[in-house]
Amino acid sequence: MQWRRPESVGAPASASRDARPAVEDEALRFEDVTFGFAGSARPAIRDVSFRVARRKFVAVIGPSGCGKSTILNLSAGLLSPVRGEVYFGGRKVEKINAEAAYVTQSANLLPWLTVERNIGLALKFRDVGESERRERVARWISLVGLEGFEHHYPRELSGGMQKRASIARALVYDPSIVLMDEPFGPLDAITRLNLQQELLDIWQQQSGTVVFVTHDLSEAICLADEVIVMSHGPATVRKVLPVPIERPRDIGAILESPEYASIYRELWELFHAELDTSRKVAA
Ligand SMILES: Nc1ncnc2c1ncn2[C@@H]1O[C@H](COP(=O)(O)OP(=O)(O)OP(=O)(O)O)[C@@H](O)[C@H]1O
Repeated sequence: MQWRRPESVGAPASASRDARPAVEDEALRFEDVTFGFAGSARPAIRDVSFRVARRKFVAVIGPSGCGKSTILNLSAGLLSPVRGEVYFGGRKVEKINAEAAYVTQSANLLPWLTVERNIGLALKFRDVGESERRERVARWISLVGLEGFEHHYPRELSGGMQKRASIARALVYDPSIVLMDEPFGPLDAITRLNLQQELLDIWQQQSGTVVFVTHDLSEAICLADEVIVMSHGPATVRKVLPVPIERPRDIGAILESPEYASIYRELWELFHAELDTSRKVAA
């Protein structure tokens, strides 16, 4: 199992080079990455540098359109930088990063396959034998609380259940890193809180590397070990804020804690400053 307890801390590449984790402890690194879409006058992200240590849960927040999804797409190897480099596990990302699982806003389950088959698909592609496949799929169905729905089709599930299935599908093959792009964005507040706690519980058991894009400051604090705050677009890294809240975490307890209030205030001040700047730029 690749998912284990977190040990080392990631740091922005622009921070002290001495604090840099050894390459074997490093999951993802952006070195002065600039990317622009063809035909766009300005880049989507500019000179972005940061580092994510293995087994860390890192949230990325920033104003809408600043380039957060672009960062995930570069990490997954779906896009290539115009300038700078993206490294995964110390190796330059030059093609699709097969070690990364991607959970997008929409569940994207295949409508013609049952929950069980949707979750097992990645294992089948990786030639995992049938008995191991069954055992791993059953384990993940249980972990995400979908027992009894194995043979249901996506259209027979609620939005939250579809999201659980998509998370199980992403994690079932032990990816080295999970990229999550506002995975709980379209859900109602209660389902969202439940899934955040479930993700925390699963991650606390498995502890892999997660890069989690969100607009929600509270979600970022509750889930992450550190929060990368992006500037308005074209994004650069404004600050990397550590979240020194002990694990295991309980979201209800975190929301009432003084640490949460203080981190929220700091994050809000940074975020608000970026929103103000972005409004002035747009005016
Ligand atoms: N396929 C595309 N072609 C051209 N421009 C694009 C494309 N996709 C995104 N962009 C532009 O690149 C910039 C960054 O987009 P991106 O989706 O990465 O931002 P984001 O921070 O994830 O946004 P949001 O928070 O609203 O989801 C935006 O200005 C967007 O308009």
